[in-house]
Amino acid sequence: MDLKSNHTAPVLTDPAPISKSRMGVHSSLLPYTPGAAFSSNLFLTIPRKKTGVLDDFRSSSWVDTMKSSSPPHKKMTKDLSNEISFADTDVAYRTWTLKYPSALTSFEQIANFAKGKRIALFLDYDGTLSPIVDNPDCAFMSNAMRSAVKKVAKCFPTAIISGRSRDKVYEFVGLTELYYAGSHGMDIMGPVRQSVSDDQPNCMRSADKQGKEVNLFQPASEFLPMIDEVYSSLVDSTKDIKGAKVENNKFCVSVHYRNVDEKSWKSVAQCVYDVIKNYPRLRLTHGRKVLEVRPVINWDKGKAVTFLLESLGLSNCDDVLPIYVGDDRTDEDAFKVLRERNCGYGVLVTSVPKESNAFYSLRDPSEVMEFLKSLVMWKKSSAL
Ligand SMILES: O=P(O)(O)OC[C@H]1O[C@H](O[C@H]2O[C@H](CO)[C@@H](O)[C@H](O)[C@H]2O)[C@H](O)[C@@H](O)[C@@H]1O
Repeated sequence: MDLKSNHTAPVLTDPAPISKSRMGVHSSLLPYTPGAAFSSNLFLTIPRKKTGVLDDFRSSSWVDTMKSSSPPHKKMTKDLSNEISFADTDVAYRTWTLKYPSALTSFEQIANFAKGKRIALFLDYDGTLSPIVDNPDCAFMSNAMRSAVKKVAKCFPTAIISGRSRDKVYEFVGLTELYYAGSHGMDIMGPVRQSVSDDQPNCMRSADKQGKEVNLFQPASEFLPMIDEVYSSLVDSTKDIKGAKVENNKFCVSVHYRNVDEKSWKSVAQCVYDVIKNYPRLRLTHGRKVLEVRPVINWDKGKAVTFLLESLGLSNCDDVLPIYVGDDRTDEDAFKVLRERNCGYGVLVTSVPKESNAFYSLRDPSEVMEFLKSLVMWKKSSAL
């Protein structure tokens, strides 16, 4: 299967480089070598372009990226010019799907590739299983989606890989049939597999909420006190910006500006910059109307997928088909890993055209649900 045929260079990738070695988890956890130095005007000149991107926030790049970080909400008004622009948008979207075909309309093709293979399913949470909402604490998934995820997890090994803390995403999903990775893959609760834990200094035996023995892998555990400190500083420094919200995701911190007036976005950027400039071992990434502060370690959702495949005993490409469904920039790391392994599919959830490392697309969480149901139906019919 040649997964490289329909794309050229990716655009939305996170800057962290991805090792091409097959597993290499242990050796890829390269410690960050601090390279921060203060220039004479007391602005940090931090060579974090590749590993973390801490541009001077006064350059327009921060705020520009903040502006383009989430597709605009569609407002259903009746005026004619809007109808025309909807039509244009729809044409643009349909043209885009020539490059990123719908995973629903291409389901037969996916099923053909999956014949004789074991599917491993990876799902992002926000924007994939639950719709994007203004209040991050209220990003609930519907019961229908929960039931679809439960059913699909009974058919295939399934993991959720989220930027949220693992506890928070478990609270939202509430299913015991899955594996959970929080903090963009920096907190993985996976199955016990001796070969993996022996190899990993940050891997330990633990028990899940049901008391079942599991492997807990936390490659950024040493950052916990630093993240707590940064969380408190950011809560304090953003407290006067109306609508700003800081979320502690255990190994990373999210600073939300979805509900902040656009005129104050620069102030949000300033607060984040002022805090993290003092932490050369932290980096900044952009999500959907959110600035995310996280450790500079060579670990991301892509590495988490590789780790989980290994933990599940599914790292052999010949008879395994990993499928990763996600909507965010951080999911691009996982799409890229599947693309580089030439094994498995990334499915990008988006209602607007975007460059991606994914192979297929779905418009929104309701299409994700249909896709999950189709996988279950296919599995059941192929078992007959
Ligand atoms: O990896 P994910 O599961 O997609 O998590 C990424 C971030 O998702 C959440 O924020 C996003 O969704 C919120 C609820 O819909 C929305 O209000 C916010 O604007 C989005 O950025 C979550 O709150 C973050 O902590 C995650 O990092």
